[in-house]
Amino acid sequence: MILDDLVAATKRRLQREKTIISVDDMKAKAAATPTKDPQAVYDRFNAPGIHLIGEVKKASPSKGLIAKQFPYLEIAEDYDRHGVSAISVLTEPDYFKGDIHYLQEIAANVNVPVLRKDFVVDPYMLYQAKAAGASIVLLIVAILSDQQLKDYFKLAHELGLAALVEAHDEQELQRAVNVGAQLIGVNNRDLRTFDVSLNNSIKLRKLVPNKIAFVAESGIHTRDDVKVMEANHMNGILIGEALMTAPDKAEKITQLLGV
Ligand SMILES: O=P(O)(O)OC[C@@H](O)[C@@H](O)c1c[nH]c2ccccc12
Repeated sequence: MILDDLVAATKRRLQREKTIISVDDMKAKAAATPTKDPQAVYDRFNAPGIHLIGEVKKASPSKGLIAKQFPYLEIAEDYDRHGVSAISVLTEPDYFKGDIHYLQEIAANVNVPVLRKDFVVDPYMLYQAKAAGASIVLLIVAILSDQQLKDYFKLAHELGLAALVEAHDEQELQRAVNVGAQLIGVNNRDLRTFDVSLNNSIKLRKLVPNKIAFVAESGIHTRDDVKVMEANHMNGILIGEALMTAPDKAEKITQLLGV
């Protein structure tokens, strides 16, 4: 199963990374980075309207290479100038061709909050995220125990990072709510099978009180898709492929948001 492979690869990568920058040194780097206010992120998504998270993603296990040309900083700056509410940056190197340094550069150059999109399985990754200038981290319920979810959620807030807690089904959603998530993402793509259905986020949105911000993730391509998401009370939409493959990002964002 791909998720197991991703987790295994991430753990191997962390072992290497910790020999380059020790846990204590990474903690110190994080502590030396200005602390942000997670509530500001939550408020942003709770403001009226639908908020777009534009994703910077070179490749994925389901689509292979998405962007042959990958001027990540230009792409992020383009998103930033044209009305995204946050920018998601893939930092997973083996399957998504991401890099934490992309995030670092992007975070230093845009105004909107930046999300670290990775497979968080170790607190070290939260210190790294903070040190790189992220404002939000993704916590994927499917790869965490309840204890880990609780610990990482708490640590994220202690570091000033908001948490986007990702669920895929009803049971995972319940675990996200139980931990106290204020920003929940529901992936329309099943990370086990890669099947995509917009109905997944629509169905699960109904089970979460409207005061908890809810982001529909994956498989959103057109203005009509966005209208359906709006009609179903999504606070946010996370879009990668449709933006990464659009030659004119500004035009695509304008189209998607209908502005
Ligand atoms: O490219 P898409 O279909 O617009 O999807 C973006 C985003 O939702 C997807 O990249 C994603 C959602 N959850 C994830 C977890 C890990 C890696 C990637 C993801």
